Amino acid sequence: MLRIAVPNKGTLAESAAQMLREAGYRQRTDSRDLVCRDDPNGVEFFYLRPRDIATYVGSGDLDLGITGRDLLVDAGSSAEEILDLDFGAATFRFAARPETLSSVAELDGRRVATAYPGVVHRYLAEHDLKAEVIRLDGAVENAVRLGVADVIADVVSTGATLRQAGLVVVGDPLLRSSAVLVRRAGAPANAQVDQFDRRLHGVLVARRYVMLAYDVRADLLERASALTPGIESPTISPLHREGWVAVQAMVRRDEVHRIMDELYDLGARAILVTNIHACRL
Ligand SMILES: Nc1ncnc2c1ncn2[C@@H]1O[C@H](COP(=O)(O)OP(=O)(O)OP(=O)(O)O)[C@@H](O)[C@H]1O
Ligand SMILES: O=P(O)(O)OC[C@H]1O[C@H](OP(=O)(O)OP(=O)(O)O)[C@H](O)[C@@H]1O
Ligand SMILES: [Mg+2]
Repeated sequence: MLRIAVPNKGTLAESAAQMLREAGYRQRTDSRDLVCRDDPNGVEFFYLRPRDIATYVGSGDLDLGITGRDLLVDAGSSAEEILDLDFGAATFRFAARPETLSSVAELDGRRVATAYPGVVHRYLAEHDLKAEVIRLDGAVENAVRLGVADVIADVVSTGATLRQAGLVVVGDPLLRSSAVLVRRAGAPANAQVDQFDRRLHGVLVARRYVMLAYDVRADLLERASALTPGIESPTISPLHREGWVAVQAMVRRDEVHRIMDELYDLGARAILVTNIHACRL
C-alpha cells in the first residue's frame, strides 16, 4: 500500500484533494479525518500540516507527499521535488518599509523576520550575506511595525497584505513556489510510485489541453495540421464528402480560441472543442 502525505488545511489543502479526486482517488469527506484508505487503488492518504510533509517523506516514513516548494526547501529534509502540480503558486520575497533598503545587498547586518528560516538562511549563504534571522510563526508583516525586525521574508501572492502593512518588496523573489509532489531523494524505482505520478501528470495534461476536432478540405490539410500538430501527430479520418477530411488533435486550452479563428480563416468548418477528463500520454 502506497502511503501519501496530503495537506490537512491551509491554502494547498482543497486544491490537493481536488486534484487527487480528478486522478481517481478517494478523499476524506470529513475534515477531521486524518487518514483515508483507498483500497481499490492501493493507496493510504495521511493528512498532515504542509510544513511537516517533507520531513515525513524525507525520513522515508511516507512514500510521497504534496507540499509547497518553499516548505520543501525550508524543511531542509532529504525529500526532493518530482512533479510540479501547477497550483498554489506564490513568490517568496523580502519586504521592508519604503526606503529602508535599496537592494538585497543591504541586508547585511539587518534583522529579518520570517516563518521560513530555512529558505532565508539558504538565500543568505548563497549570496554571502550576514543577517540575523528571527523566526516567527505568522503575521510576520507586523514584525516591522512592532520594531522586532527591519525586513521580513514571506509568501507574497496578491501583495495585498504587504500593501496594507505599508511594506514594499525588495529585490527579486528568493524563490517561486507552487505545490509539488515530493519523494525521498535516492529512493529506489517503484512501479506504484510511477503509477501515482502518471495519474497526476494525466490530470495536469487534461487541465492544460482540450481536444479539437474539425473538417477541412484535403488540399488544406498540411496547413491546418501545422496549426494543430497535436502531441504526437493529428488523427486524420476520411469523410463521406469527397475531398474533405476530419482532423482531431490536442491543443493547449489557453491557445484554443486563437487556433479556432485561424482554422476558420483557412476554411476549416465544424470546429468543435471538448474537454479531456483524464489521459495517459
Ligand atoms: N496566499 C497564500 N498565502 C499563504 N500561502 C500560500 C498562498 N498561496 C500559496 N501559498 C503556499 O501555501 C503553502 C503554505 O501553506 P500553509 O498551510 O503552511 O499556510 P497557509 O495556507 O497560510 O495556512 P495557515 O497560515 O492558516 O496555516 C506554501 O507553499 C505557500 O507558498
Ligand atoms: O500577498 P497576499 O495575497 O496578501 O498573501 C500573502 C499573505 O498570506 C499569508 O498569510 P496568512 O493569511 O496565511 O497568515 P499567516 O501569516 O498567519 O500565515 C502570507 O503569510 C502572507 O502574509
Ligand atoms: Mg499562512
